[in-house]
Amino acid sequence: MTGLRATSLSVSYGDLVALQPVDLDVPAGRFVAVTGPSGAGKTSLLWALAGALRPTQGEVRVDDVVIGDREQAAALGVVLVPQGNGLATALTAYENALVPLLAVGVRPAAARKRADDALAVVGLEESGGHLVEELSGGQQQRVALARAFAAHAHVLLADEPTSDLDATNRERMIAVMRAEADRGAVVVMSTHDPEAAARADAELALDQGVARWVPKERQRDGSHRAGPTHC
Ligand SMILES: Nc1ncnc2c1ncn2[C@@H]1O[C@H](COP(=O)(O)OP(=O)(O)OP(=O)(O)O)[C@@H](O)[C@H]1O
Repeated sequence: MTGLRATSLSVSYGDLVALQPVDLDVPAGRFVAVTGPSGAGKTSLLWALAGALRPTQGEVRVDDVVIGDREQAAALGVVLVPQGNGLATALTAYENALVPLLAVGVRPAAARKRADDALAVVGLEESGGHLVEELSGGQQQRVALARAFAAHAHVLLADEPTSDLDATNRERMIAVMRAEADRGAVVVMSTHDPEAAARADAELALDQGVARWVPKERQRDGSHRAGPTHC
């Protein structure tokens, strides 16, 4: 199977069960929204899928390879855009997109083009020379997405990537995530925004750590019911 698969994946912090065991099967080319109120377990799920958090139970596979840790997941093309962006504030927007590519051995000319293209795609081609701390919160969020788009992810996991954006930029970022899925990536985005979630192929709703697929036709009225483990 090509894509992302989680089997009986659960996350606990001590006695607190943040994510009840969940099965997921997201094929390459799909764009999934993970929704739910604050504290529902969205970040815990994304971090576990990214190999950044050791699950309490279960496993994650990328193209049938079991993920052991974040380094291995990254080597398989699993890119995480964390909440709060995770940008290097001492670097410019352009350097934030460029440096990770150079670090994994992309040739400098190709890396520069990918960084330029990614900043253009998020509408920040004029801001590449600015230090991250000189940018607004929304612009920083777009730089974090540009860095992920430049990486040409196999699996793109974005934790509330549009929370600081106006409607125009939200639409633009969602269109780029859709394009990432269309070129064959698995895209998983957590969001509080029902309009953003409605643009995905499928919605996985979390409530107190319990995950349910939301039938596509029900997404707009916000109602949930148990659904399949795949999308
Ligand atoms: N490092 C941690 N240690 C202990 N508890 C944690 C930790 N991280 C998260 N939690 C708890 O796990 C639960 C799920 O948190 P999580 O961050 O996954 O939710 P979320 O849906 O992403 O929330 P938000 O929308 O506010 O980001 C919450 O009850 C939270 O307090």
